[in-house]
Amino acid sequence: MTAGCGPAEPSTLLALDVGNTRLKWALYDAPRPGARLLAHGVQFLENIEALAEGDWRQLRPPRWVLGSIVAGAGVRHRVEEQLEQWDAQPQWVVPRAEEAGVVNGYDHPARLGSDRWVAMIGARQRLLARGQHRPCIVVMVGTAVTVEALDASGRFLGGIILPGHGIMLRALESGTAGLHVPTGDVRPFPTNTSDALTSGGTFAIAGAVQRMWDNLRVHTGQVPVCLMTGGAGWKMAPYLTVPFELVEGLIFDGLLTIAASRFGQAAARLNGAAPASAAPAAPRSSPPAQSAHR
Ligand SMILES: Nc1ncnc2c1ncn2[C@@H]1O[C@H](COP(=O)(O)OP(=O)(O)O)[C@@H](O)[C@H]1O
Ligand SMILES: CC(C)(COP(=O)(O)O)[C@@H](O)C(=O)NCCC(=O)O
Ligand SMILES: [K+]
Repeated sequence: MTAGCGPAEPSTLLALDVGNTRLKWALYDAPRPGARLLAHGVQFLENIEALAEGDWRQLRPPRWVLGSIVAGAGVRHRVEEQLEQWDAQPQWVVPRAEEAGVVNGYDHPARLGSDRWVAMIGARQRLLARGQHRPCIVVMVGTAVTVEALDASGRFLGGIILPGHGIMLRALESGTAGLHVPTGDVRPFPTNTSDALTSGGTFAIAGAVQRMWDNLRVHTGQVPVCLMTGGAGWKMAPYLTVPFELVEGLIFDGLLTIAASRFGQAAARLNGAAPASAAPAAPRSSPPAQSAHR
């Protein structure tokens, strides 16, 4: 429950994470870290049109809509159509040079994927809430895989993008004659084509994470924290070779942090309470089943 708020809670936030495969959404009772999760869900991009008449039909109307989107303008337009039933104008995060304690080291800050930016803000928020001032690797396993490096001061030094499991397999299938085989198992020494492909993709990702973790440890002279998130994060969990934590809703943590600075003052006025602060709070707000099917 939210403490210190008036009886009505008009300050609901609908947070959106639109990737290249799925739209993830979460409704919170307030725009701040630690807000109460009221409802959440997942929809494959091809089924976006089902949202307004489906999952969102009975939803309490959000006061604000804040999202990250890396799918194209066409998808954004389709999402915005589903949001038209409510007054709230959706705001889409565009990576800045600096936000919520994270400094963006990208050559062109706005060209960084907004999901990567928001996940780093979520990671930073999480570390600060625990008083951990350490370098951090953020791994996101979705359609693509990204591995970001942040130093202990919150500076994003840079990161890598590689294909996700599905794209790797499809690339191999389409570029060869003899690799049309069912999914296999991850084995240390694969002895059939299916296992060789499945293990190859998994080790490619695990190896990339190890390499970035090494790069950051050498660069900073400190042992990095590694946070992993994304729909297929659980598939990688058994195979990472560095110490890590699987965190379901890093993007939602980041969106709540950004929402606190954008809407916190207004929310406090609506609730007649002290202004919500963007200061670190215990991260209690992640949707629990983000990786579940639909
Ligand atoms: N329950 C699941 N079982 C198998 N694979 C899954 C599952 N959930 C997600 N994935 C994989 O994760 C990816 C989607 O994760 P997600 O984080 O939603 O990606 P994006 O943000 O790029 O849309 C897909 O490529 C899919 O292969
Ligand atoms: C790298 C991504 C494709 C990852 O997308 P996702 O797997 O989350 O769907 C996305 O963050 C993106 O389009 N980035 C823009 C380019 C960049 O970050 O440099
Ligand atoms: K994503």
